[in-house]
Amino acid sequence: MRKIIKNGTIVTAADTYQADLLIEDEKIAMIGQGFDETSAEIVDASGRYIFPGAIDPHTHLEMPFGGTVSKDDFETGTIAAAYGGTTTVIDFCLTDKGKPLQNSIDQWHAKSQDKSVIDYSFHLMISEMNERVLDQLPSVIEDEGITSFKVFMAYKNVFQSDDGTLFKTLEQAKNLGALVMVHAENGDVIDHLVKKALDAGQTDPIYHALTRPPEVEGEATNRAAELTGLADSQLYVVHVTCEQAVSAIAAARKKGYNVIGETCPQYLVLDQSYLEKPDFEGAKYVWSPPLREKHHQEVLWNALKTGDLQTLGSDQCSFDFKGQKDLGKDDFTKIPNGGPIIEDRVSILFSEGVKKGRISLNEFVDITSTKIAKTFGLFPQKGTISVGADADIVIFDPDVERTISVETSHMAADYNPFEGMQVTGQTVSVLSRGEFVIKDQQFVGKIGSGRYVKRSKFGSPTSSQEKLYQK
Ligand SMILES: NC(=O)NCCC(=O)O
Ligand SMILES: [Zn+2]
Ligand SMILES: [Zn+2]
Repeated sequence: MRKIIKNGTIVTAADTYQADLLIEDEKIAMIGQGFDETSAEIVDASGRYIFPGAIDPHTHLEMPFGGTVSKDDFETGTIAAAYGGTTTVIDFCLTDKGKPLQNSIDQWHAKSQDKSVIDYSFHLMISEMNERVLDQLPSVIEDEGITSFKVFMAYKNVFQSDDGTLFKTLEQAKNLGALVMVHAENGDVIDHLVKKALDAGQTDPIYHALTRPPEVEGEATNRAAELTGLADSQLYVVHVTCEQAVSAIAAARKKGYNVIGETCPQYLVLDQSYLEKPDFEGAKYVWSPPLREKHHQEVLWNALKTGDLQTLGSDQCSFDFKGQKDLGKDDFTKIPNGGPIIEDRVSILFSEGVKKGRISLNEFVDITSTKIAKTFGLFPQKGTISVGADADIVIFDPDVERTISVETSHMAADYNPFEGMQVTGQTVSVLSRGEFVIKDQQFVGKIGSGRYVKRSKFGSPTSSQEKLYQK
């Protein structure tokens, strides 16, 4: 059915203006005024902002990790994402050394296709780079539309790759038109510091942070950036947390290297002291890289403002406190790493960023949607409000004051790391390709209605919008 969203203020990465939106056949058909209202559903957005649907470039839904599986799957995770104003997620597909990449991709399709309520895509983990893997990459890119590869520089004996693998991946990505993503921490040094801590009987959650100091993130970020310059390739550094890593990215960008940085809301508003909460509550805040001392937060905010960091991901990887986080009750290395963030990512950036004057409204849209769409080959189908784009729309009330709580969250985990935080602004309604998923703060979507999105190559304009969807 045609829909007309009236009287709202449209906000894109470039402009803020009053206009109505006509939605037809999943797309934004017209932007203007005075549309024929016959047989159209009229949606009044007076006093509200209309944003392009936010895109979360960093999720781990139903991911096996740390001896368990992350709690939110593609159903609960994408419902929560939609409540928070996100209309597309890009999830990390894990791979196994020596096994066909397509097996892993098929596994990820199987767990998402009948569950996701919003559109979704995958990044692919690279754990080895050899002739066998090389032979498979063209089909990963051309057939699956997966144009971003993830290399872990940490999690020794689990996901960690060596520098040779990273460098070869950077070389191949340049040839193939893919973007290399890195989890940048020095896994070997962390492994050594962890062993020393355990030998000294230091088993509490805070030692998770103390054995992964900012220097190991800064060093790995610098190493990855230099290897990118050497390969003349392209790099996206996920979950940047600290001054050392921001400096490495800024220096690389100054040299003209194609290096992009992402941070996450948890690093902008929470700090290392949370890991010292009594009764093992610090485990709720164990993720990698860890929360930092407070002074790093202003560095991250400033980098979002200056453009040394370009995007905000959630790094959603939720675990229950009871039954999952407590696997590490006697040993912090056994606490599953990650937290429930997907629902609050956009609100926190709006409230702490726009409302507190740290970033502009247009920068907020750029950081949560447009820049992500451009970086990951989704633009202009997604990431903006323009004629012909998918009608992925967020209707947002900028004035509502509320308190974040697990009681009102839609994520599956049994706690919310932002519990008690006051925020201003609330997603009211969300449309995915023209259909309401959230209407007046109620879920009205259909389980499995989200579509897998094939993405275009790094740096190339989208040639055909239709091509992006799976047949
Ligand atoms: N970040 C985290 O602790 N868990 C998810 C996996 C990763 O991104 O490293
Ligand atoms: Zn990571
Ligand atoms: Zn992650």
